[in-house]
Amino acid sequence: MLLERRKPIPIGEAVKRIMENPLQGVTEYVSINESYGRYLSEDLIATSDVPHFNRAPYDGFAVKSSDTSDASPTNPVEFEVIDHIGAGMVSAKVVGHKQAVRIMTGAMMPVGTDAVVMFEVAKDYEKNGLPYMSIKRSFKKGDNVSFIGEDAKEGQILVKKGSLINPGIQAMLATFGYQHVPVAKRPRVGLFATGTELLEVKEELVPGKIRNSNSLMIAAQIERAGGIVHYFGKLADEFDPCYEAVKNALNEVDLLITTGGVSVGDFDYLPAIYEKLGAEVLFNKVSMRPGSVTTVAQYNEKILFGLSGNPSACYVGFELFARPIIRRQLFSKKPHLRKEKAQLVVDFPKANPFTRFVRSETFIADGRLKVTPSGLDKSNIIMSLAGANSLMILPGGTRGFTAGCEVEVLLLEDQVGCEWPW
Ligand SMILES: Nc1nc2c(c(=O)[nH]1)N[C@H]1C(S)=C(S)[C@@H](COP(=O)(O)OP(=O)(O)OC[C@H]3O[C@@H](n4cnc5c(N)ncnc54)[C@H](O)[C@@H]3O)O[C@H]1N2
Ligand code: MOO
Ligand SMILES: [Mg+2]
Repeated sequence: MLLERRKPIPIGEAVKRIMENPLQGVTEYVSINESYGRYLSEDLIATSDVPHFNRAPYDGFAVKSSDTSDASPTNPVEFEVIDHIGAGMVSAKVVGHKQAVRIMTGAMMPVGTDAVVMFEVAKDYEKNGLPYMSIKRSFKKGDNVSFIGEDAKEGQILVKKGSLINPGIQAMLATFGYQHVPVAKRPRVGLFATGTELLEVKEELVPGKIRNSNSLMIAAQIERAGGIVHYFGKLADEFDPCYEAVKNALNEVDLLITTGGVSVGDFDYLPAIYEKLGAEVLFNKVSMRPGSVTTVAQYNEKILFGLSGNPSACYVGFELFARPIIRRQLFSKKPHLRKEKAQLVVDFPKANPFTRFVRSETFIADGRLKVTPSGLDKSNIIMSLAGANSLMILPGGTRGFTAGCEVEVLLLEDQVGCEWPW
């Protein structure tokens, strides 16, 4: 039997082919109570000035500053206190010469006042049963006043679409009255694990079989990327049931991920399934390690990601190829993993002709970014994934890398992203 020869393409070219797919984000409205952790599908615009009235930032007395100009330690100036208001109350009085209003933080400045005297610098007392206060220093117009629009001006674009809604954005949305928030509809990502060797998590180990760990791993990666997981279950390595399952699943999702069965083995059926479906294979070999066998196909604008069964290869394949298209559907302008430079802290002697993505721990020490592999660098390894917050990019070549050299890293937990990393 003649083995099909696969032609590896560069990683940048592979990503480009996927990103040519027209899939775009769709807006849905959710209650503000459910918007935390979602992605804005429109720019967040200030619907009013904040604050929308001049207000006191301290507890004290609202005065007209010109009445205070003669006040000094030797010449206290006295004010009649004509009203008393807390936040949420509006004084009906017009404040006249040498008059003041007792005012609490957050209350609207009464008509005729333009400065606030904090309690700490005033002396208050009663005369003939009426409240008075005196001060021994002068105040300028605007002293201790929180002005209209000092926080935001009506019409300002405050947060760009595609941003992850964090607690601060939640506060803004509430401030501007967004009871219903336009967010990106989460893409539904279908997922199958293939492999006759796969056991359920609850099953006991038996010779030749292993527990299906990729499903749980990718499900978490889909969620981290911002998608919704639609897990269709695991499939044995048998052509007909796999073909039917994949075909039917495509009616329910736009993105379909499979793990395993994508290489050249006798029971690796994904290539034949794509062929029978009539799907257009975008690539079936990438010059990268791990994940060189990653195969991506397109069928009716739906994308089929044939990720490797080897856990580390599967993990890397997801982050490089599936994450960006999910993020684009979340309106991100920077859908790829953020790339930074870091200093390698250990030797990495193993040379490889393909670009390597080494599961790594990137950390800050002595004020700079440093990186070290988080475990064994083989594509069948699971344990190196736990400590990986980044993928170190080691370009292909004939030499290894030494401690102290500068390398590029892709940050897995970052929310900022990158426009185009290669
Ligand atoms: N003659 C060749 N053999 C292989 C090549 C090659 O080019 N020529 N490529 C190797 C590379 S590179 C990789 S990576 C693997 C890819 O294999 P498949 O994607 O076809 O995946 P499987 O054969 O189904 O499984 C591979 C490996 O992963 C384990 N696995 C599968 N699914 C899971 C899961 N859900 N959870 C945990 N582990 C899983 C499986 O038991 C196998 O050990 O092919 C090489 N071979
Ligand atoms: O390239 Mo295989 O995909 O991990 O080693
Ligand atoms: Mg295989």
